[in-house]
Amino acid sequence: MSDAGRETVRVGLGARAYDVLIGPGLIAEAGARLAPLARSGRVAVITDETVAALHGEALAAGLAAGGLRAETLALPPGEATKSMAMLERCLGWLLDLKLGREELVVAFGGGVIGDLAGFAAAVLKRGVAFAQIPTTLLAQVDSSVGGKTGINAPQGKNLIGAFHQPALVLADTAALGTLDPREFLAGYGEVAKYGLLGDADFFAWLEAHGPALKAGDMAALVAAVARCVAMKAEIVARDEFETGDRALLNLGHTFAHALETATGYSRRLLHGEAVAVGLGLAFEMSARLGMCPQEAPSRVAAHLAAMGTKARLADIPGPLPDADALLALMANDKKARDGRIAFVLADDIGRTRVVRDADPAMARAVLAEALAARD
Ligand SMILES: NC(=O)c1ccc[n+]([C@@H]2O[C@H](COP(=O)([O-])OP(=O)(O)OC[C@H]3O[C@@H](n4cnc5c(N)ncnc54)[C@H](O)[C@@H]3O)[C@@H](O)[C@H]2O)c1
Ligand SMILES: O=C(O)C(=O)C[C@@H](O)[C@H](O)[C@H](O)COP(=O)(O)O
Ligand SMILES: [Zn+2]
Repeated sequence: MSDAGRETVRVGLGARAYDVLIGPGLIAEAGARLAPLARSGRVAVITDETVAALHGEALAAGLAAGGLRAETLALPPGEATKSMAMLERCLGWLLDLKLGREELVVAFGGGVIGDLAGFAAAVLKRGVAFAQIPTTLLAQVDSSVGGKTGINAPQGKNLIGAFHQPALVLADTAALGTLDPREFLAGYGEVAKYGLLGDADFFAWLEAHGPALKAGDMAALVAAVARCVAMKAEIVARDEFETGDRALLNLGHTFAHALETATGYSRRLLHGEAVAVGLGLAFEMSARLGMCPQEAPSRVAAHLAAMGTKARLADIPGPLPDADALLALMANDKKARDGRIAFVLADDIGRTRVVRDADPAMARAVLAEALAARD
């Protein structure tokens, strides 16, 4: 196994520390990499039908090459799969397999599969180990790392879940080659988030190298995934359970989750697209509050538009609730305390903080204006 052209990021969580391996060709090595974690020689792979069709054979061969036998459950693709019904299906399947605590669940797919399979692993027999093999840009830069697992509820996004860290993450960047361009650009919303939340130089790098990423330049992809994962690992290591700084990873998400709930967790708006829209709204709100210069939201909007991702309320097809109804959905956010919404706001590009006393009327005004611009 050669690690040339690859990066490894360690998530430093003491007894639960783990590596995130990033680079092309890791699916072919999955068996050798996972064997030390799967003592029985058997792994339970949870995936979706699209990923299974495109990459299932490669994973089966990779696992077999390392002496591992795979049982596989392929679920329907899409956000609707992060549901109670699908959780029940996963748990029933794992129980029927008689999966023991010394065995391993493998989440093979995007963030939907990672969040769902990770949650199933968290609650099965009060917790079995799991590994992430993320296959979308979004999952490689963000959702496969950090241990947030869960499902959506009609009341709000990710409202049912658990913290459960993976034992290993294998981010095979070559798998991104089959990604639909819309899904790639949605994942880019989370990539941009990392520059905006804490690394202005990385955001400037993205402005220069975004087109290369979009064109599939492997060295640029490995560099971008590694930078995002390193930032996330550093934040998670100091605040695993989001009592403080981890909330910075939620930049754009207070708006994004309300919009995802309002659009019914459907393909009208993908999570990463909602994040891109939310980034614009959070920066606009910050500028209106006098926290950051007006050039900052303009620069964010210009870059996301240049990349071609959905980044404005006007880009979301179909009807949306009014600003008051969106604000009511935002109040369900897990960061809220005593009924007050917590906002992640920006002092500038690359400098953000959690603000607990921002006037929600400003969020309402920003939303109302953006909604009016759709007409
Ligand atoms: N746990 C976390 O920290 C965290 C972080 C960010 C996002 N999330 C969650 O992640 C989810 C979104 O993840 P996502 O954007 O990966 O969506 P997804 O899992 O729905 O994947 C997007 C689509 O891409 C397809 N796909 C996956 N890999 C592919 C490949 N290599 N080639 C072709 N098609 C492929 C899937 O079948 C699916 O249709 C949301 O539910 C979001 O809340 C969680
Ligand atoms: O890992 C985190 O912490 C994040 O906030 C990453 C987000 O990109 C991700 O969408 C996460 O699932 C949101 O968490 P939530 O607690 O707001 O549901
Ligand atoms: Zn997110």
